[in-house]
Amino acid sequence: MKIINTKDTNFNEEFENIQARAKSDIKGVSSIVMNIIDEIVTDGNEALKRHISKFDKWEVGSDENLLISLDDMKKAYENIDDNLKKSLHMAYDRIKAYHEKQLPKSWLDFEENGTILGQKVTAVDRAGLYIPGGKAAYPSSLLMNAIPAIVAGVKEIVVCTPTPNNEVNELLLAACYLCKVSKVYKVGGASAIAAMAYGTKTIPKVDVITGPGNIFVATAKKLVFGEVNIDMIAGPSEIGILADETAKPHYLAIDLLSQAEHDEMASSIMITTCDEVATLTSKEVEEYLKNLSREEIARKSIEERGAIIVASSMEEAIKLMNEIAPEHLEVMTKNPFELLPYIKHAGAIFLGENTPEPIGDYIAGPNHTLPTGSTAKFYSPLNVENFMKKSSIISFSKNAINELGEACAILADTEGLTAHAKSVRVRLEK
Ligand SMILES: NC(=O)c1ccc[n+]([C@@H]2O[C@H](COP(=O)([O-])OP(=O)(O)OC[C@H]3O[C@@H](n4cnc5c(N)ncnc54)[C@H](O)[C@@H]3O)[C@@H](O)[C@H]2O)c1
Ligand SMILES: N[C@H](CO)Cc1c[nH]c[nH+]1
Ligand SMILES: [Zn+2]
Repeated sequence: MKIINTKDTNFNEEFENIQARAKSDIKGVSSIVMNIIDEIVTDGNEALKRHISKFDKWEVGSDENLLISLDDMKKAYENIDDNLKKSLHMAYDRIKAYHEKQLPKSWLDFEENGTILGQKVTAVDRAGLYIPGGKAAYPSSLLMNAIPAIVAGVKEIVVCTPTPNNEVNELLLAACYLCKVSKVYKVGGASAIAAMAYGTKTIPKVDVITGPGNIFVATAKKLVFGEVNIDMIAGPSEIGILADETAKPHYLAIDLLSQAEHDEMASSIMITTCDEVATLTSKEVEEYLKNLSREEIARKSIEERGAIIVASSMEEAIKLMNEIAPEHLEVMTKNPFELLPYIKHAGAIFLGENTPEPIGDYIAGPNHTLPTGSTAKFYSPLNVENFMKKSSIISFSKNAINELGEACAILADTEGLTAHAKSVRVRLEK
């Protein structure tokens, strides 16, 4: 794995390249995705079928074959073995408990003059979850997307997921059954995002699309934003690690690979203050790579988008990491909590050597759908509020309008909006 030092003369250039790669080049992808969206808008189900044939390699035939039946979901749930069912339920319960703490409340405030102000929180009617499935199926992502929607009170949850070669992941179906998903469609990529944004004969238009996916999915979500709401840009996975001389190189190496194995476009970057930790970690990465089931994907990701940076101080390391703003950040230092106040930008922060990133992918409780490509600078993890919106509540008594009305009308006059001013003044007592 490539090691670079902040003292190298070409460091700034190298660092810019690292950042650019982590942001994933969407230039080449945007035009492809725009064409896919156009086709879905124009041709609906027929375009979906063409894309499935091209990318997922199966022939759909009639429209109803796009849909997985509730009966299949039920059977899948009933047939999973007991240990797996136990793990699924444990994850479900922990994720639910965490997200219940996020529920925003409606509220009303009563002022003395008779003004009542407040906020009403309402769930969206229909949510569309994208669950990736190109290179691997992600039942865990189903839990992470469906549970906050359930907690928010969304009545209709639909799922789109690709089924390469028409092979459906049974645990994903079992998870859909557990989460009472209304409909599951065997559609993936940008086509699925376009179908949920605009609707087709079979797939309903939704109010919000959430969920992670590859570069095509992430770009499509960006392009349909406004037609529907989206949660964030959750593209190819990323890990950043801050490590000092106390960190264990074999932990660091396997944690870097944990995200590299997701996608050739995943990015794994460690910044350490210790030369020796850097060298040993790089060697451990090579060793672990040989035994991975997805060696080819992980190797490409590490070679093209991985890096170990040796910094002169932890202060410098944190500054660089805040620039990268990784999806996941592991802090593998002697006193990780001491660094927490200085960490500004990361989707999820994992503190201490017993907190590997994958514990957050499956069972800890917080959401694993997280902002990527430096968007952790302004996006938050997927949460209950992504499935809700707020309405303001305003009610004035006679007293209240008498007290505040003239000030309001004066402001309206200065904007030249006489109907606004009059609408208030006609209610004022002379
Ligand atoms: N950020 C997160 O929270 C998070 C969570 C889980 C997974 N992930 C990421 O999700 C991604 C999953 O990717 P995946 O590929 O396995 O599955 P995916 O479901 O995201 O994508 C598969 C679909 O991509 C489309 N596609 C593939 N090649 C294409 C091409 N050349 N042109 C147009 N469309 C094409 C096809 O429609 C295919 O069905 C990975 O990058 C993984 O790192 C991210
Ligand atoms: N690490 C991924 C988010 O980037 C989520 C995931 C699901 N399964 C395994 N990992
Ligand atoms: Zn993962």
